[in-house]
Amino acid sequence: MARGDTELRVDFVEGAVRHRRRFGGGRGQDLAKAMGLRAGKTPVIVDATAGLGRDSFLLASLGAQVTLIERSAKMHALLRDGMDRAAASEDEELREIIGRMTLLQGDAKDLLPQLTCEAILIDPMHPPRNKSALVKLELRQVRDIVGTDDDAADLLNVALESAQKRVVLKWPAKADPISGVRPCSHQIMGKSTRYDVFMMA
Ligand SMILES: C[S@@+](CC[C@H](N)C(=O)[O-])C[C@H]1O[C@@H](n2cnc3c(N)ncnc32)[C@H](O)[C@@H]1O
Repeated sequence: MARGDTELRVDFVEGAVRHRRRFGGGRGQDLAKAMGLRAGKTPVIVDATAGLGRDSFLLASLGAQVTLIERSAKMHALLRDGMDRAAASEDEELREIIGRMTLLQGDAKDLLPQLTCEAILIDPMHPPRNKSALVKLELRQVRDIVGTDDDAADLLNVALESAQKRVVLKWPAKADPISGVRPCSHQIMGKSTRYDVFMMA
């Protein structure tokens, strides 16, 4: 994703995303399970915090139709560029995956009520950690562009009104729940990341 030392770029053709697509573990991986993908079931998804598009790409590579929403104009432009290059690739499978992804620019709090979907993914910028030196360059670059997402609780509450089946919050494994939001239905716990799953009644 990062080219050279400093330039942030979205690349669905090579690097980490390609590796995860090939060796990531299919529908058995935590993100896919949290979003409700299983044998014979592929939900229609909105990724309300698109960022570098990695999670969306993974879900689309597993067959899901994904609408990506990104409010930062700069991140949106990086994503558009990465998606356009992948759509022009000679790799037919890659073109099919990109064909399942629809990118929108705007604040998901405004756009979600206008969309129909079964599952919504929310992955806000995480609270700063003490070990800031260990934060990956790429994450620091994204943070420099978008800052912190202080309205994550509002976004979650809008999502809970908008999804038909579930909302999933991707969050650091050891972080406190976001206050002002109802308790989740269950959690899928990974080493550094957890998924808080909110099922609709
Ligand atoms: C941690 S990044 C997401 C990373 C992403 N899951 C990935 O796989 O690359 C968070 C992104 O969500 C965006 N964002 C946060 N709140 C948003 C909102 N209310 N509407 C749209 N985008 C939002 C930020 O601008 C940022 O680019």
